[in-house]
Amino acid sequence: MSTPALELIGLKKSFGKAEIIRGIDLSIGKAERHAIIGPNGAGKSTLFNLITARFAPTSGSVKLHGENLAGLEPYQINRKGLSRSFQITNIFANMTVFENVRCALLWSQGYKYSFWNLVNRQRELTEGAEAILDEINLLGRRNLPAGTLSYAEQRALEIGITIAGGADVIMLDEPTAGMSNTETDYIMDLIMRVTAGKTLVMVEHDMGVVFGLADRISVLVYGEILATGAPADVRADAKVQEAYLGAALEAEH
Ligand SMILES: Nc1ncnc2c1ncn2[C@@H]1O[C@H](COP(=O)(O)OP(=O)(O)OP(=O)(O)O)[C@@H](O)[C@H]1O
Repeated sequence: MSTPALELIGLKKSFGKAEIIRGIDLSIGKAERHAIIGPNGAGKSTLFNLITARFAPTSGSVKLHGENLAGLEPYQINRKGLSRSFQITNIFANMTVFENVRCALLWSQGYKYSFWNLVNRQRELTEGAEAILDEINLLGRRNLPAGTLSYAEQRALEIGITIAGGADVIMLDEPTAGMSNTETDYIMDLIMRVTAGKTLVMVEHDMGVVFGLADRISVLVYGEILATGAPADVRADAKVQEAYLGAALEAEH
């Protein structure tokens, strides 16, 4: 079997005496779209922050393409090919849409402080930023201050920023939160396109998005994975129905 894109091994996290992540083992394959779902407070954001090294685990480990990430800083993990979005919009409102993407490209390539690299790479950066803007349907908005975009467009821009460095593992935290049905469809389509051939790990509350996008789903309840599997299997799982999905699916209608 080929090395998984992401592997969580015996992962635990406590805050003080409270054990929030209580021993998670999970393998996510290359090019798999994986959704993490579960009730409020189950530990989804904490798990996300453990994978991306914003939090250090209390015990256990995270491997990216077989490499243990222990001790690495978030930016180092980013350069190894894992990129995440944030629940809170993470764009520079006064900079143009184009500059936001260009900045993300620069940052991801580590040219931040090198003047000569900047000079030599101008064209490459401009073309790279334009290609991303095209992918996220924002080429026509390139010269607008990012803060003037609609909410859904800002979330699309954020996805553009997340994919800018060419990472092959993309983590999205509630990408459709607060959106109308039309906006949700728009972002779902965009996610499908920009993550084609990449590994996607997504925390999402909207069951339409989860069941529409994911190849596999993990249900997190009280810091543990209750079930992992294909959408149809997870949907049919009696434990999942009881603990979460029955209520979550009802809430959709
Ligand atoms: N830095 C922290 N310090 C102490 N407790 C924390 C910290 N971060 C999260 N928690 C606690 O961990 C538990 C899980 O929180 P988390 O945000 O990971 O859940 P979640 O599944 O993402 O919830 P939601 O769906 O509401 O976003 C909660 O009880 C929360 O209060």
